[in-house]
Amino acid sequence: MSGTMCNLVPPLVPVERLEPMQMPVIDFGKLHQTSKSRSLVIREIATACRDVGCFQVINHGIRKSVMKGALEAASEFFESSPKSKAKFISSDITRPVRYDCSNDGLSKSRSLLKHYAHPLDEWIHFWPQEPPSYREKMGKYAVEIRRVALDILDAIFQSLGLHQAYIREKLEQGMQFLAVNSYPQSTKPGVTVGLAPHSDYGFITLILPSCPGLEVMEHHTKSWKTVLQPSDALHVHVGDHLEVLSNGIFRTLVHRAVLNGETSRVSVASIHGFPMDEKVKSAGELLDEEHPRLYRESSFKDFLDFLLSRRNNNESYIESLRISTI
Ligand SMILES: O=C(O)CCC(=O)C(=O)O
Ligand SMILES: [Fe+2]
Repeated sequence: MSGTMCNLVPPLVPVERLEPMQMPVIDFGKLHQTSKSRSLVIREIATACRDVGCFQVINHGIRKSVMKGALEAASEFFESSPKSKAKFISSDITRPVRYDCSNDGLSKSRSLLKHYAHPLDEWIHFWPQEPPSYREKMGKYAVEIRRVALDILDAIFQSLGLHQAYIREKLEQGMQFLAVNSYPQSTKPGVTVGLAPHSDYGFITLILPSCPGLEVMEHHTKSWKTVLQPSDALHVHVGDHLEVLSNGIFRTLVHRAVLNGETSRVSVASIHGFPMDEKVKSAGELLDEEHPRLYRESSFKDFLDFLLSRRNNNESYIESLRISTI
């Protein structure tokens, strides 16, 4: 009897053996071929954003040497002397360039170098100079990843039938951050979370990792899946402000990073949004009597204020923006 009972208990799946996410792969080269292939790619991107919340992009045109350069610059920064990193140390989240190796809140076992990246001329002088190639390598990557991000956003907004010129203009002036992350090699058996579950504030985030470690929460099962990413592909996911702008057609993707048992890991996340004070609101074109506004408007500045005022409250930013419809 007890044996039968035991068989009814679902087997515990070790966390490190999570299933991989079934990831849509977008061939970006086709976005600029014919208008027919462009329409198909736009539809694929929209379906991925709606159903999965993330996808991978191949043939994006960023040279391998530029991607490799960004990862090298990241690793070498974290390996540089404590003295050269010390001048960037700050837990003040409003600083445009900061290095934070405190492990609390979101960061469980991660060091973070975060810096603004657009307009590059305005910010690059504040970036690290150690390693000496940091600015050149990361700067090249920042410019190229932004071009891909803006093309993806154009496609997403086109799929929603939104007024392109206004959005394009706001994006041209918009924020770009690079979150350069470093995770140690895991020394414990089982899974150690490096970066706790969260969603990103912007429209989209593009991630370049040195090895696996990113996990995403699947929308329909609410279960964690691993992200398997070929080295020349970019991972893209939906952020909070795209959920707001699309009035919930696309939903922000909860994700986390876990430590790797074989090696330390670095990743470069590029986050894209409107300018600091520009409010993002659900697009008027998507609203009618049957589709009322579901989110309050907010800017990046509001997001920072939210984080600063959030002490001891687990509510996420997107939850704080949702308008109750009952
Ligand atoms: O390291 C990763 O793959 C995820 C990084 C991330 O989620 C972030 O920087 O917001
Ligand atoms: Fe993130």
